Amino acid sequence: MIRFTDVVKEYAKGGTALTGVSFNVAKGEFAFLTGPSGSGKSTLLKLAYFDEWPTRGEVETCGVRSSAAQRKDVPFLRRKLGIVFQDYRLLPDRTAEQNVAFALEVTGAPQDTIRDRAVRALAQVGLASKGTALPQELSGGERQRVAIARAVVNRPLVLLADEPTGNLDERAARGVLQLLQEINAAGTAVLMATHNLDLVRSVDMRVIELSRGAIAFDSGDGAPPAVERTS
Ligand SMILES: Nc1ncnc2c1ncn2[C@@H]1O[C@H](COP(=O)(O)OP(=O)(O)OP(=O)(O)O)[C@@H](O)[C@H]1O
Repeated sequence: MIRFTDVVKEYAKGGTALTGVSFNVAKGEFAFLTGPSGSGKSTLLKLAYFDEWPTRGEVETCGVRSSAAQRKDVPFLRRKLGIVFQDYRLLPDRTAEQNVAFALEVTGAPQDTIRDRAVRALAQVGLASKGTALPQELSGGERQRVAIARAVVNRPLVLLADEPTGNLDERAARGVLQLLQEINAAGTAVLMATHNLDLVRSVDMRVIELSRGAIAFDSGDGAPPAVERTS
């Protein structure tokens, strides 16, 4: 579902963010992406959803290859992907239900199915009673659940999450992780960047650890993750 082959990313102003990264996240797999600040986690995710292009090497996500894809192909790819960010990125003047519905409207889903699908997606994330709430009327954990509902309402093959629990307390963070695991169990591959090593240790999932733009450990590759070795 996500394949990086010898990926190097150099920013015009910022030097080398990734120095030669190779890994593969298979269909239906769950993997954490860890590493210190500046190690390249967000860059890796941006490459995976084609917000950035590799300087060298190849990225393939949901069958779309960086060597073949152009900017105009990105909206097509994004329909197969869900993306969740630390700061939720909800539309502030729309209700929870309208935020989720918007993701369906932009893909041209049949109008008569949109409301029903948005309502079901909100129920799936435990927010059936909050459909008419505006983002400002929701807690951080609830906002992130709306963002997750929006990301999965199109039934994506892959869900990319960049620090989805970064603004949440421990309890809300655990709830979000559990939700992402449920989504994964239903067949969506999940790649989740996080600083929260307690959260990573709380479940037995693959860990890909970046250090200075390179993969330091990949527990899916037979090596023990550093978070286990140092605990
Ligand atoms: N748009 C950009 N232009 C120039 N340099 C950038 C850009 N984005 C990131 N970088 C640089 O690339 C490196 C990796 O940054 P990145 O944001 O991917 O790390 P990160 O692991 O996600 O960090 P954090 O955990 O703090 O979010 C850093 O040195 C950063 O300064």
